[in-house]
Amino acid sequence: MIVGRRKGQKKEKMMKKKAPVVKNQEFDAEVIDLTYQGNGVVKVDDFPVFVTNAVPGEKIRVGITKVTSNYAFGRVVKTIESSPNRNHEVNTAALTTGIAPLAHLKYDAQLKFKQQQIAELFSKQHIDVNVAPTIGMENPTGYRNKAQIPAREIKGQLTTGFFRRGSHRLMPIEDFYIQDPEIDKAIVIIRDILRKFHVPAYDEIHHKGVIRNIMVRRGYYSHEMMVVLVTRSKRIPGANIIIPQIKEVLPEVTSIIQNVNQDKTNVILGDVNHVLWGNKVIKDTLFDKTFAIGPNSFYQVNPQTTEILYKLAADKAELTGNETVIDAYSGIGTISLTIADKVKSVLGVEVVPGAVDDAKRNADLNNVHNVKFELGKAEEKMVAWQQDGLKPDVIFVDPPRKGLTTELIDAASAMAPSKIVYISCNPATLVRDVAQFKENGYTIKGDVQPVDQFPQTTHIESVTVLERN
Ligand SMILES: C[S@@+](CC[C@H](N)C(=O)[O-])C[C@H]1O[C@@H](n2cnc3c(N)ncnc32)[C@H](O)[C@@H]1O
Repeated sequence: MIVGRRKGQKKEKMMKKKAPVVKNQEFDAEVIDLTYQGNGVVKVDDFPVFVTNAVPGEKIRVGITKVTSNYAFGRVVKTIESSPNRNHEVNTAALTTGIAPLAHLKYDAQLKFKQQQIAELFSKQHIDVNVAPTIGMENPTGYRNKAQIPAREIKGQLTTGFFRRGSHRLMPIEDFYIQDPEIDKAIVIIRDILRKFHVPAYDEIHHKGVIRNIMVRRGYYSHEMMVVLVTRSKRIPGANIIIPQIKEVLPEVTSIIQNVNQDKTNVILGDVNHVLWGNKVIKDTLFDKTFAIGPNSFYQVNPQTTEILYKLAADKAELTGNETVIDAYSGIGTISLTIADKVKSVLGVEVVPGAVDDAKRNADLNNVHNVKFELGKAEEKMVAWQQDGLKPDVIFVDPPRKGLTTELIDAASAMAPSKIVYISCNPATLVRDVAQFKENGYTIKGDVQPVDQFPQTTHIESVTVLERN
């Protein structure tokens, strides 16, 4: 018999677990694991402590920095025994900020960590699959073709840098380690011009000031540079003097844009752009195709590995030239256009209007006539296309980190393509979505292939092919 608790009856007091460590406590421990965020793990009676800049296998003196009821955070006070996987030439600013949270690991160990992470997630989901070794870069620094650098006032002057991990405290930085060094130089030059003309930086607390971020994008092959000044205000004081100075000192600049973002938000770009000088896009090349890229459009940040990634995805799709293809989350049309001459037709869907405009412009620019791009939410368009009776042979999906929706997966499966090529930037959502595709009658074909699009960071890109049973 189950007896309910009667009114007034005393609640049994929940026993609250007491953490076995306290703030500022120091002790020696061995690092036994690495979290997905790149922190070392040590345990005190099974209680986990996450330690920044700690490598598995190392013996360290830990200093506790924060304690919660289920876990604690710590820092390395002293390394007692180092790991052979430690990178001793680490750029400490890149570690202290969120720029490069894996930079303390040697590159080989980073690649293994990424492979193991995907394998572990599949295994937890009871999906039996082989994850191939991560394809890495020969020179895994200075690769990013885009910077979005916050500007804040420090000691009365506009300062650029990066926020310390988990905070909005700006750390002044000039060498961003993983960015194209030409972009780093441009950021310093623009910062100094803005300082010279006393343009105020954004004050996040009082929601005042002008310059929130400086975004720079540079074409890897074209060397065309776009400078975007993201402002809280509608006006940039002294713009008529500042803009000519920027283009004079930075000859690669072909586009200077003001992006207005008046919201109290962590989202960097607003919706309104004003071309202050030059073109509204820059151009760059992938394989033999030219791409126009606007300020709000997604473009892969690592142009060197992007070519590897796209080639791999196209090869794994085993295209014959006769396929009708859907490119869901098509961005500026990079995947659609790079596979266009290997298939009958491609239909892309993308939610950012500027990116769809760029994709259409890019099809014209490259004289590609068998692609079509539609504006909309992939999850809604796919359902509509399925209801209209569309029967693609292959579907490519390349979603943002949150992955696919169940509606999209069901609609994609109901269209019964022979293959679904899943390009993922988040293994956790990849694994979740693959489980649903399996329930819908698809199985993984061959290996899951990680490609290191983001060296020195914890982000992981991979290609998985699903085949209809
Ligand atoms: C990882 S990017 C891939 C873009 C492109 N395939 C490429 O490689 O350049 C994801 C894209 O999905 C778009 N996006 C985000 N949510 C979307 C949605 N619900 N429906 C359609 N597109 C979406 C983003 O704007 C972005 O362009």
